[in-house]
Amino acid sequence: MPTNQPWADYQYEIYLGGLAGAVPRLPTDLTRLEGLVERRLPPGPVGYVAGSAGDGSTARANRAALGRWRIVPRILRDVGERDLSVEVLGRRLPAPLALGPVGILTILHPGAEPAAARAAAARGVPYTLSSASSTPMEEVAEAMGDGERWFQLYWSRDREVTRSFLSRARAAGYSALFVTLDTPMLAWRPRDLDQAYLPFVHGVGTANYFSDPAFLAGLAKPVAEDREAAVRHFLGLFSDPGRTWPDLAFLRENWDGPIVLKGVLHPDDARRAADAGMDGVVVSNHGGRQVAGSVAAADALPGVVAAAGDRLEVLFDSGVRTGDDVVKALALGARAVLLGRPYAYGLALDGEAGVEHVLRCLLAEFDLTLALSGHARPGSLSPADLVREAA
Ligand SMILES: Cc1cc2nc3c(=O)[nH]c(=O)nc-3n(C[C@H](O)[C@H](O)[C@H](O)COP(=O)(O)O)c2cc1C
Ligand SMILES: O=C(O)C(=O)c1ccccc1
Repeated sequence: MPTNQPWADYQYEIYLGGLAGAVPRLPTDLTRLEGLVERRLPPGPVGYVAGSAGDGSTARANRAALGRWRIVPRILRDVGERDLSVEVLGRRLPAPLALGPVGILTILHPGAEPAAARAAAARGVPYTLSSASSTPMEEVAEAMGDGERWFQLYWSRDREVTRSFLSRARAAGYSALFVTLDTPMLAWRPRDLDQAYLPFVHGVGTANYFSDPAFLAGLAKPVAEDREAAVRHFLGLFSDPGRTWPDLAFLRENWDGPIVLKGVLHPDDARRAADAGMDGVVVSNHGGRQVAGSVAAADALPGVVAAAGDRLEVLFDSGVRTGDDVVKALALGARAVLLGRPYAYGLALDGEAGVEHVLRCLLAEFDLTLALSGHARPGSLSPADLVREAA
């Protein structure tokens, strides 16, 4: 069914391809990507990306919580012309979606972060670069041209390294800062532990550090001469579990753009974020990779949205796989969602083209689900569009 909507046109493009006998290289049901990655990638990287904390139940709970909400479609409301755009952190985005920070992409595909960033830029979708990327932030910025980019901070024990990261990120055109606060240390992750697999130990995911003057100043010898010492130094200053609320003043002083706290699940933490002058929060349990047994992200969303009021923008991640997941998160009050594992899987399976496929599928499915539910804009969604499935 042809439409004049740029997002849903992927649907038509795929069907037209069928005339020439072509089918998509990857599944269009993005929940199927994980199974493919499990079969095709080496066990270390697969365990790292697909694995979670503890017995994995939190990652499953994220999916189940989204699944318990059901959309109640409305009919006979003009949905012929849709506008998916939303205002996020002072910018107009073409759709309520961004790629979230996923570190160390080189273990999944040699194209790594530049490939993912280019795919995002090609679709006008913001890309969030992890502090723990396998490519220096300046190189990623260059790969994506004018594309909207955000920088995710792992808040180092070393103030000078943090200060340096912030000034480099600003100079390289990253417009917003996402400070991840649910990972002051890595959780107990049995899939990685059972394989004794941690990418850092092999010196990947350290590109921003090994290219940083403040970091390098702390080394006795150049990285090339003593890589092991450099990795040890990195592991020692990577994060700081001693940080508390007053420390946020340091970030405010050293970053003049929007600041978003990632990993907020409690309404009181949202209120404190607003009191501290933050601009937004990401409701997230890190895809179930941090607190085993954590509340599902979607179950925490309404409480945080209520606490945020109009003082904070609320973004959402953890468990988003389909267009209807995006509709549900927006109906529950999120301004936009961050995509995590699905784009990493797309990259692992087909590089930059795989990330573009994932983005196009998700956006097309979102557009169609929104329209078929009776909405022409994300802003008209509300909790009244959902019902909770009976237990
Ligand atoms: C392999 C992997 C690496 C990640 N690295 C980071 C990171 O460097 N910084 C960060 O804030 N979040 C990181 N995350 C968490 C994501 O940003 C996001 O919160 C999570 O993937 C959402 O859950 P989902 O993938 O199940 O949707 C990572 C997630 C995965 C799967
Ligand atoms: O693995 C993760 O979930 C993660 O956030 C991370 C932490 C340190 C480095 C790279 C990624």
